[in-house]
Amino acid sequence: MTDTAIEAAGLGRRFRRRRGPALDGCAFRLPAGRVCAVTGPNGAGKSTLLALAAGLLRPTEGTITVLGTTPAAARERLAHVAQNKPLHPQLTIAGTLRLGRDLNPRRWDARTAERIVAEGGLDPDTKIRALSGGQRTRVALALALGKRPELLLLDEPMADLDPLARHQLTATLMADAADRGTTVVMSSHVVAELEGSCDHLLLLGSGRVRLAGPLDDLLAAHTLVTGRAGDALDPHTVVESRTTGRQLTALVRPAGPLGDGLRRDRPSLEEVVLAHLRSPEAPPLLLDAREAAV
Ligand SMILES: Nc1ncnc2c1ncn2[C@@H]1O[C@H](COP(=O)(O)OP(=O)(O)OP(=O)(O)O)[C@@H](O)[C@H]1O
Repeated sequence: MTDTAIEAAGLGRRFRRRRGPALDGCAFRLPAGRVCAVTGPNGAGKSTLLALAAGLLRPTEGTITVLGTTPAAARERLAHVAQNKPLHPQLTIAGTLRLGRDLNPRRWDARTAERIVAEGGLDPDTKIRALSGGQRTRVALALALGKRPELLLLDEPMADLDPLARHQLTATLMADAADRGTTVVMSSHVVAELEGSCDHLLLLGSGRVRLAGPLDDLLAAHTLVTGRAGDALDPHTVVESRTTGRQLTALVRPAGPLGDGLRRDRPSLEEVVLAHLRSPEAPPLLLDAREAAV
């Protein structure tokens, strides 16, 4: 058993009909047993990264190691729920779960899969093609968790769920991760929701890693400062600064004690992520979890 769920080094992926790389020079290490959020703007490379980890795509540069081996060799031990939730439309829900059992005879957890379906009030005899988008998501998650994966890769899993289903399925995912030590990697645009459910973050922008590391350490590395226009922010790393009238507000990574005239606040995850999205030129912060844990 490895303590690393995913490790990428110089990871890149190009597509034939795309000018620049979709992913470029990505390097990060995600420890096992974490719940990791992958976020970033549209087209940042989130789905590409998850597909590379799932072994559905191959890197064109660099390497990606999953559960200590290649994604192809780890396929039995991982589950991937793609953004479009591919399921067989002509099968019933019960038939879909039977297929899950037949494809994963040694690992299948029928109780968990059936419970997730039942919690959504779904009749197992309903055909997949008759389900709404959110109901289909529930079946896709039941299928993925029924596989008892060591690594669960979820591409925007909550996007089409109503708030109650979102809340309940997030709780199910977190409980599963806590009970079994499953590593969960999920992409999402809803940053505010990630703060309560994730303990690790990967922020991608234009195919590159902008922020990577344990959530608490990333938050602790940033400070929101308020001061007077013209206040010097040297020698700190300024992620974003704005002047409104006579007031200066900035998100900085302090390089030492901050000046006396500046008010300091701890930023929320959303404030840190939004500041980085608005300032694509801000230097990346990649905290190797191995070092951060010491
Ligand atoms: N099969 C493909 N052929 C050509 N270009 C592709 C292909 N798949 C992805 N891309 C391009 O790679 C880039 C990254 O796409 P990707 O789907 O990984 O982004 P994303 O971060 O998941 O975006 P979103 O938030 O919109 O889902 C985009 O510019 C996209 O157009």
